Amino acid sequence: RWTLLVCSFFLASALGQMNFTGDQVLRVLAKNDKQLSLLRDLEGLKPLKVDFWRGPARPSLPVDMRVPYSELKDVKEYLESHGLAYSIMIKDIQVLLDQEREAMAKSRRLERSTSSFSYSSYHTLEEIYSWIDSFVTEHANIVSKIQIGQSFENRSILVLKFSTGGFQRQAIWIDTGIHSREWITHATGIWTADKIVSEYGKDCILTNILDTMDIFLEIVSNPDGFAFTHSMARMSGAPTSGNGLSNQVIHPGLSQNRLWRKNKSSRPGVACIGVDLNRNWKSGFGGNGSNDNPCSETYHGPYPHSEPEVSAIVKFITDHRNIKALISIHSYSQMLMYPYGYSLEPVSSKEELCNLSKSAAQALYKVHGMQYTYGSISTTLYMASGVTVDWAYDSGIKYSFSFELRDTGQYGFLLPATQIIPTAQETWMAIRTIMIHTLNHPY
Ligand SMILES: CC(C)C[C@H](C(=O)O)[C@H](C)S
Ligand SMILES: [Zn+2]
Repeated sequence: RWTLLVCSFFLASALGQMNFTGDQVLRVLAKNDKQLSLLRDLEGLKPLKVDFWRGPARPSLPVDMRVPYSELKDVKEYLESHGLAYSIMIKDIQVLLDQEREAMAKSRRLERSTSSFSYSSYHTLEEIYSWIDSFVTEHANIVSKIQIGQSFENRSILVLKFSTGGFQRQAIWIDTGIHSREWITHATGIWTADKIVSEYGKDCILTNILDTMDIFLEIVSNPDGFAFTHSMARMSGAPTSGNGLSNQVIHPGLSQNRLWRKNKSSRPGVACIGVDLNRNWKSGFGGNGSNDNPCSETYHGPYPHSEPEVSAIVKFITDHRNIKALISIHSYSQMLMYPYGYSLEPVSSKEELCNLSKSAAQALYKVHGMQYTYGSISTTLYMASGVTVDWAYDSGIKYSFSFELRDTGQYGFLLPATQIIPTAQETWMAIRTIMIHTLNHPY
C-alpha cells in the first residue's frame, strides 16, 4: 500500500499534476462558536493544514475540510485535543479522482467515435468552448455567443445569449463555474443551455419567458481556474501556480489542481495565487466572511472588481441596464439563498425572495426528492462579503439568488458524472420558477 502511495505520488508529480493520494475530507461537528473559531484558526496556514470544502458556519452545520495526507496526524490530534468530533467523509481523495478521470476518458472515446457530445459527462475547457461553437451554429435562430472580456491568463470569457428578438429586452443572467472546482455547475449550465433550446415552442412557460425576455448564460465564469483543475494546458508565459497545498507558494511545474477554487491572478510581491471571485464584488467588499490573506481560499483581492473575470460581468450587466434576475450557481450543500451575505440585516424584498426561494426549492424537490434549504446567505450559511448576488441586489436586480447544487457531502466537489443530468433536471425546475416569477412581476 505504501509503495503504491509513493509511486502514484511521484508519477503524478512528474506529470505536474497535484496528487491527493491519502488526502482525506473530514467532517467536523463544532458544538459551539469557540470550537468554530478553533477550526477557523486552521485556515490559510503555511504549509496548508486544511482546505475548507464547507467552511465553519454555525454549530448546526458540519464543516468539511480536506486535509493533506502529510498533515492528517497533526490535524486529527488538534481536533481530538480540543474535543472536536469528526468523521471521515472521504477516505482517499485520489481514489475518487482516478475514477473521475477514468470516466472522462471513457466518455471522450465514445464521443470521438460517435462525434457526439455527452451531456452526462464532465468536459475540459477546450471541449466546452468547441461545444459552444457547434451549439450556437446549430441553434443560430435563438442563441448567439458574446465575448464579454478576457481572463487574467487571456482566455476568452464567453456568454450565451438566448433571444427571440427585440432590443435590450428585460433579461435573466445565469452564471456557473465562478469557482472552478465546482464542476457540477458547468455541467448543469451546459445541460440547461440545451434544455432552453429544446423547450422553446414546447414548454409554454419557457416559451412565454423567451417571447418577452432574453436569457444570458455564462458557463465558464472562471476559465483560468477551470483549465487548471483539468489541465496540462499551462498558458505560455503565465506564471506557474501554487501546488495542491492551495496556492501556498509558486511551484514551477505544477500545472493542475482539481480542487482549485479561485482565479489564477498573480501580483508582484504576493506569495500566493488567485482571488476568490465570489468575494471580489463591491458590495460589502472586505467585510466579515472574506479574507485579506492572499493564501486564503476566500481572499477578496486588492480592491473591488480587481479581477478581470468579475469586472467583465460588472461591465456587461451595467451596460445592459435591463437585467431583472441574476442566478449564480455554486456547489455543494443543496441550498438556495438570496442576499445578504455581508450583513445579517434582511433585504427590503425579503418576504418575496423567501417565498420565491421556497417555491423554487419545492419545484426542485418534486423532480428527484432532493431537499434544499433556503434563506438569506448570512442566516442560512455563513457571512460572506463581496459576493455576486449582494452586488446584483444592491445594483437593483431584485431577483438575485445563489444556488448550491448537490450533494450534501458524500462526494462534495467530486460528484460522480452519473448525477449530472438528475442534478440539472431538478435545478432547471427551480430556475424556471424564478424566471416565470420575474416575468410575472415586472419592476
Ligand atoms: C454565496 C456564498 C455563500 C456561496 C459559497 C461561497 O462562495 O463561499 C459557495 C457555495 S462556494
Ligand atoms: Zn462556490
